[in-house]
Amino acid sequence: MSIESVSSNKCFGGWHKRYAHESDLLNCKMQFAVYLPPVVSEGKSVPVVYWLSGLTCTDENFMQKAGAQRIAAELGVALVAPDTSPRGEGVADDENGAYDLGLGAGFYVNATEEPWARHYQMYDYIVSELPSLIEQYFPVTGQRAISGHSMGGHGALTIGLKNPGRYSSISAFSPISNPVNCPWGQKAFGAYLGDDKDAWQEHDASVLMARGGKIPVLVDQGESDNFLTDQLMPQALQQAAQSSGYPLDLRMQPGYDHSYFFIATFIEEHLRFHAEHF
Ligand SMILES: N[C@@H](CCC(=O)N[C@@H](CSC=O)C(=O)NCC(=O)O)C(=O)O
Repeated sequence: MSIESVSSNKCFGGWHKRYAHESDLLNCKMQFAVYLPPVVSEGKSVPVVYWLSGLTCTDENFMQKAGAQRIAAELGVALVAPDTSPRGEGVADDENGAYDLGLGAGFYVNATEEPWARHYQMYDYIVSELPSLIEQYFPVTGQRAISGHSMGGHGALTIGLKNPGRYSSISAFSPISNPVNCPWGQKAFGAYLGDDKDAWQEHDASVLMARGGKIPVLVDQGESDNFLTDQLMPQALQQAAQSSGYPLDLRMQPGYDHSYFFIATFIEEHLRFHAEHF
């Protein structure tokens, strides 16, 4: 596997870089962004926080809007932001161009249904292909944490909970907490995974958390989020944690909405949380 440099910008003494590569799993060309803190220039290897973005995003939203680089530079942590779906000509999209299915809406699952299955293998891309590339080409220690927002919060929670040996901590902003019971999740899982509801359960953070576990999880949720009641359902995650005794720290944040202004407010606390657990 090879990677091709797209851009490079110095930032807080470190480097924000974008790369393109041919993905064997997704059968298309992908882009990702990486922030390398200043200590990398001194020859040190660093742990990685993987960030999964939400609906409509690319690798750029988080890197441009969250303001995470300053604290990552201080902590000596790399940030990696992948795209949210396969891309390019020939990659299936929603026939009406909807924002919540197809391009920009891969939901971090491996599609089994047509016309999605050939390209929409985002679960395996995040769990295996992308970390393999990162660990081949960048000075990283192999320590990993995972975080994300909304659809990406769902991805961070489900991927982290399903792979306890791969991540030392998990965090999420405004995650889709119970996708089997909300319109975004039902639409995407129905399309990508078909009618087999048992398969859906394996990608639902509340179902997985009810089974127990011990990787530390931090979730922030804005109380003024437009999607709170109909789509995000953090109460399901809280109930699941209570039933299994899971160490979930769910913080309801008064006045905050679903935007990157909310993420920018609390990203420092999330990165410090991950740094404590590496
Ligand atoms: N009007 C919005 C609708 C989609 C949206 O809110 N996207 C969020 C994630 S929602 C759940 O996954 C987002 O992160 N948008 C990008 C951004 O930079 O804010 C829209 O069209 O963006």
